[in-house]
Amino acid sequence: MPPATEIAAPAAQLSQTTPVFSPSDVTVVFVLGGPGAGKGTQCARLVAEQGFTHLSAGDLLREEQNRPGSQFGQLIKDYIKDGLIVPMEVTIKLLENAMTEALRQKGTTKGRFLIDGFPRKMDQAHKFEEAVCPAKLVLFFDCPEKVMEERLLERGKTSGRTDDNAESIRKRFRTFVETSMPVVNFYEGEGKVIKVDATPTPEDVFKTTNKLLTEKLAFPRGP
Ligand SMILES: Nc1ncnc2c1ncn2[C@@H]1O[C@H](COP(=O)(O)OP(=O)(O)O)[C@@H](O)[C@H]1O
Ligand SMILES: O=c1ccn([C@@H]2O[C@H](COP(=O)(O)OP(=O)(O)O)[C@@H](O)[C@H]2O)c(=O)[nH]1
Repeated sequence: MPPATEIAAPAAQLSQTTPVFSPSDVTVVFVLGGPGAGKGTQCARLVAEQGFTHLSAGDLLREEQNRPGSQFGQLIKDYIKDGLIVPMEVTIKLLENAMTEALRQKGTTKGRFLIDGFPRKMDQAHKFEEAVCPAKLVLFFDCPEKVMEERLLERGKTSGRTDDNAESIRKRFRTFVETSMPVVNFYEGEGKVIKVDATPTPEDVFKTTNKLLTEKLAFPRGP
């Protein structure tokens, strides 16, 4: 079981990067959906098509878990295996650092980001918007659990992920329904959600996503 105590100090040991961007210079699109809905697959396509920078919160956590000397390695490992949400201070700092680094590498202060698999809990959503920047839109990939389960078990044959097994998948589904769907519903209420049926082929899901996202970015309140 993960430790019961939450992290008090805001990820003090994470390498600090001074933000180089102001909230008004960046466009952030959150990408949500259950485990295995196809978020990562679609983000990769959107990067190629629309020039977004793709940041997966799960990938950043796994990187931090494997970083030699990380204070959070074991904690992240335990949370991920149990399908629980890592305390937000860690994830938000990792995302902010990664955004800063991506802009620095491109030599610019303006950019468009797909933040994949985040926020998964209401407190993360509020904190990110307050500390980093507001989200412009939320892409929500809607997929039945049966389909996601099949995809994850298939992915588990080669992913090497400790959470792509039947027991962790069950826990992740539970966390998604109880903790992450309220985030989708909150943004739905704000009129920011683009809901896409994630069950067709990756190509067809992409066509729909690309079209809706392009329209919404041009006309946020609808054409
Ligand atoms: N539309 C789709 N149809 C069938 N398989 C898919 C589809 N989208 C993704 N997959 C596969 O399902 C698995 C989960 O997709 P992934 O993009 O990793 O999901 P997520 O990032 O939401 O966990 C991967 O093995 C991927 O190749
Ligand atoms: O903001 C986040 C994103 C991910 N995770 C953890 O990372 C795991 C894997 O998330 P990822 O998005 O990589 O994969 P998915 O579950 O969507 O396939 C989750 O179950 C959580 O334990 C987290 O704690 N906070």
